Amino acid sequence: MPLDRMSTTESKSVIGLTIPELPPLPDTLRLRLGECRTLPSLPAAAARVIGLARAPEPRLTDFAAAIQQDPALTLRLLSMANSAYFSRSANRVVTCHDAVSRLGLDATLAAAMSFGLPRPGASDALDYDYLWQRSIIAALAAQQLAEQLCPDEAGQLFTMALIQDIGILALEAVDAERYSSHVPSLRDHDKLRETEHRLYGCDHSLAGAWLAISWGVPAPMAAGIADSHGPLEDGNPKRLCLRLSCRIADGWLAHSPAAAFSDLLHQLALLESLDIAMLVSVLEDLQQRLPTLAKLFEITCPPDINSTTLLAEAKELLFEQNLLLNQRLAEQRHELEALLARHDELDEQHRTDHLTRLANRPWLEKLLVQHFDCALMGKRPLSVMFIDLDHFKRINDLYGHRFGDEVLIRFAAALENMVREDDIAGRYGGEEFLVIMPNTRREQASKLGDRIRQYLASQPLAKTEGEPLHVTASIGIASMEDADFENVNAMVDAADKAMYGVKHDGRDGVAHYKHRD
Ligand SMILES: Nc1nc2c(ncn2[C@@H]2O[C@H](COP(=O)(O)OP(=O)(O)OP(=O)(O)O)[C@@H](O)[C@H]2O)c(=O)[nH]1
Repeated sequence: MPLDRMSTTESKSVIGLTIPELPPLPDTLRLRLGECRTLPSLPAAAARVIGLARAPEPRLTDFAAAIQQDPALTLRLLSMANSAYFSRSANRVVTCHDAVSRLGLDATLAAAMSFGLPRPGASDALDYDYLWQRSIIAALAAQQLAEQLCPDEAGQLFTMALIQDIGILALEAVDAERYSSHVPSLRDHDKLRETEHRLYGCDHSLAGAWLAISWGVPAPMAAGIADSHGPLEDGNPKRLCLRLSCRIADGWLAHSPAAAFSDLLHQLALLESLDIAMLVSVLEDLQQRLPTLAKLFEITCPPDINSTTLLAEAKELLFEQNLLLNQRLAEQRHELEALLARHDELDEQHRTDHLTRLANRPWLEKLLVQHFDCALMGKRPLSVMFIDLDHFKRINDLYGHRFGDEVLIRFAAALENMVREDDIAGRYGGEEFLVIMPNTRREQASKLGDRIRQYLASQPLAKTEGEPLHVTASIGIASMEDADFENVNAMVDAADKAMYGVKHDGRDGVAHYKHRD
């Protein structure tokens, strides 16, 4: 039957507006929506009904008068009012006024709006039957949830949930071929939204909100539609009811409802305002009411579900998932620990000399910079010792390089034992070693130098053909109080210089850096 529809120019002008409650549409989409001549539109009577609903105190008589101008809509409202869903008495209503009175303003509004939308079978490209099933499940679920969480909003939530996906119709009208070929499946709502974002820069919820505005739907209601895919969280019960309603619809119509609901239960576990018992009662109520509502909207009735069995299955799946998740978590923790250990190992390798296992030169230099800066700032003592084993070339030449390596390893171990806990001993290169001595003045540093000499004199570092091999060392020390060292390099050079002094004087000795002005 021909319907008197809202003109496209009307939608065009509204889509270009700025509404504070709504994010703007991406430019290209806004232009295309404005130019589109096939956007879903409303019967004029429905548009007037919406206009009346925006009045501060909408009157039943005005609603009835607006609807009466559209005989087809009037007939539909009468049949709705006389259906088992709304009729609690045997009395049949025959006037539009009585029908509106029985249905209530919200259901009247919902019926008027849905009347203008494409019916199942209107196109081959989109599965309208599925969309309608989803809409009525969401509408009923939103209403039932609201009865428990925010009863005053129940009627409005029914309407909002019913039309929350009209953006799909708008996008399909604007870009029919591309939309139907790119959109994977209406059943995978997350993927659908992802594809829409890629194609248009926003998803159908925003397009739907703007279409609703163009129909005259109040801005806060349109903003609710725009926001309907947000995360499930406590705080705003109206928002929660709407956001949850479409997920319930998705679960109901999913190929595997138990898996979909176990996923939903997982998300709901963090909410305080909802519990499983409430969800069971919402689903039970839905089960009862769906057949009548499907008949009223002239669509195939969504499949039956047994809510108690479904949720029990979903809980079991969730339990299994949790088990798997815990197992995966344990595996990941294991992997992480192995990675950390490997990291520590690499870090250790990075810092140590591979032959002697003492700190290597880069690490020594880094630590020395830190200690030097600390000593400077805190005016604290610091000494650095440079040790060069004497005639090491001779050892290599006489007994071989491998034997030389062994001597270096033994000296390093002895040195590590002789230094204090706070000192850092490292291999500077070849047969040269460096000791950083924080909080150490020259006299104390000298004592370590003497101890090293005495140790080397008393303990052979190796044996050659049964004979003990004694090694000597030339040791140079530089202390903070010896001079105003400009930087670390100047201090190491000073210790090196002192060590060369010992070499020059015949080796096997300890000397301090002497600053000459
Ligand atoms: N075995 C072994 N020898 C090394 C290593 N690094 C450096 N050398 C040797 O140490 C020797 C150092 O020789 P020189 O610099 O001439 O010094 P020196 O023979 O100790 O003589 P003075 O320092 O003057 O007492 C060289 O023969 C190097 O090959 C190492 O890792 N292992």
